[in-house]
Amino acid sequence: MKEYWGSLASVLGVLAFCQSLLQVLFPPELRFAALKLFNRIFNVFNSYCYFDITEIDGVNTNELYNAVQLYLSSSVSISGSRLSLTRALNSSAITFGLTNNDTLFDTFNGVNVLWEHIVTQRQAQTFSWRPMPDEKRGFTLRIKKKDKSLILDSYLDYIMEKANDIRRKNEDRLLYTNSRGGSLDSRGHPWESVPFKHPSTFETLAMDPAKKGEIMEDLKDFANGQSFYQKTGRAWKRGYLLYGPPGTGKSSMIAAMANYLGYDIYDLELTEVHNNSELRKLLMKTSSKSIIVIEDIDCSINLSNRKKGTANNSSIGRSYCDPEMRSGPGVGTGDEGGNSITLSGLLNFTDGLWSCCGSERIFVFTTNHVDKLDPALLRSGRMDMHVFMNYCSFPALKILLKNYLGREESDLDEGVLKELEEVIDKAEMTPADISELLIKNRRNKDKAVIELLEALKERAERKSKSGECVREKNLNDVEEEEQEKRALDSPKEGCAFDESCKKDEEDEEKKIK
Ligand SMILES: Nc1ncnc2c1ncn2[C@@H]1O[C@H](COP(=O)(O)OP(=O)(O)OP(=O)(O)O)[C@@H](O)[C@H]1O
Ligand SMILES: [Mg+2]
Repeated sequence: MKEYWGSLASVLGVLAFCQSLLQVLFPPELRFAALKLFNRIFNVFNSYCYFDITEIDGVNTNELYNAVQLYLSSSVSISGSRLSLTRALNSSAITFGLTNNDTLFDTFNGVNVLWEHIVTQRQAQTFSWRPMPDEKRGFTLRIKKKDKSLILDSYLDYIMEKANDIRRKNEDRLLYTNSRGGSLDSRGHPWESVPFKHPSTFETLAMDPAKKGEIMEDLKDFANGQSFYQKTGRAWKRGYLLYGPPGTGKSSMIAAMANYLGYDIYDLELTEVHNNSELRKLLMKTSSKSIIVIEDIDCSINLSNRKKGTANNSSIGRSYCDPEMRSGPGVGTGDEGGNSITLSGLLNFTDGLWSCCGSERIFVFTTNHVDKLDPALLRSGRMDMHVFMNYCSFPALKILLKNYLGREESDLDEGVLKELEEVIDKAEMTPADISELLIKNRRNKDKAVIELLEALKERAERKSKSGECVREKNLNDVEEEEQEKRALDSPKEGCAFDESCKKDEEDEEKKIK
């Protein structure tokens, strides 16, 4: 053993001696040139090329580093025994990554590449306004020289895209609102956000399964349709109009859409937007893969009215649906002096050139009164899908019974089921009303079903009675109208009327004279 240490010491001594001899014999310039030459020769014979992706590029964080880290964390073939675990802010998932000098093979388009994570200690800190981390971290990508041009660009694009997907999947959805009324936050952002935790999904949504399936298909096609939209020269966006009585699930449907696609929601409060240019700015600050929602579009905005209202208060209370208002000078031309929001501004927002800044966005408008909407908003190509959210139907009821009481169709008494089916359409009850009833009695499931049936029957009866009254009233009205018409059309009576009018006029003229 002693001999071994002795010989090692002598070898090291010889090496140190050679090094100092080289330093004496060759000046630094010569050594540097020799090293350069050696590197060149090495590169000529080396069949690989290397790319360094450092964590910090100058003073900025390198987005590509984070993307590579996230992308590699999704790889199942990490062989290292030590992995780093991270959980980002707003995230409900944990990601893992490579630790120091760990390596990982990856394959892209049939080409093998090697990733190495390199961590070194940062040398003595130079002065910087921004504190630098103690460690210098980076990835080195090794690719065969012949494959370099084949994959480099597309591979890096692929990594960025994949990382964004993982980030979106890991992060909770965000719900944005512009309720600050146009003021900006410290970063100049007009939107405020909170984590979006709405539990509504397409499974919990009570509606006709065929219609639901159609909407889900449409959303999937949209999300996967980048190349289709590019090929057809259309902006990558889609418009949904959800209409129907209150409590039929319009807002729940929006939440289900966001959860299904993993998109954020921008809840646009139009009453807080002062003019068209503000609307445009809000649009520009929305991210792609998002749903932009305007709820109760018929009530949330009095388009040209707002402009007229400032000049003449008598017009307050009239909506943009009023044809007179629509054809007014302020509508349809664009900014209109820049101090009001107009129908054309809104249409530009959803449909015009500005709507394409960013991509992959869904616009959803909701209303309880589709008949009040301007035809310009409804014309084809503007709102691609018109979805009528109706009162609870029998298939929708079955979904509610399953979700709230855990009762499948087969668990229910056949007679009760039949009665429910007969009465549900006549009762015209909303899913919101039905779910309230089911929640109230959810501990006693049989009682819940019986009470629901009774409530539906009672309601159906009331509806049919009120329907009869309305029908009777309508008949009376029609009869009265016809009588009036007959009275007006009758020549004799008409003459008498004309004569008496003439007489009155003559008397009036005499008085004046
Ligand atoms: N189709 C549905 N499926 C499941 N739950 C529903 C449905 N419709 C309504 N609900 C229940 O009723 C509540 C109210 O529904 P929601 O807010 O979605 O109705 P809405 O159509 O948006 O009403 P409004 O027109 O008043 O905005 C929801 O929280 C949900 O629990
Ligand atoms: Mg709603």
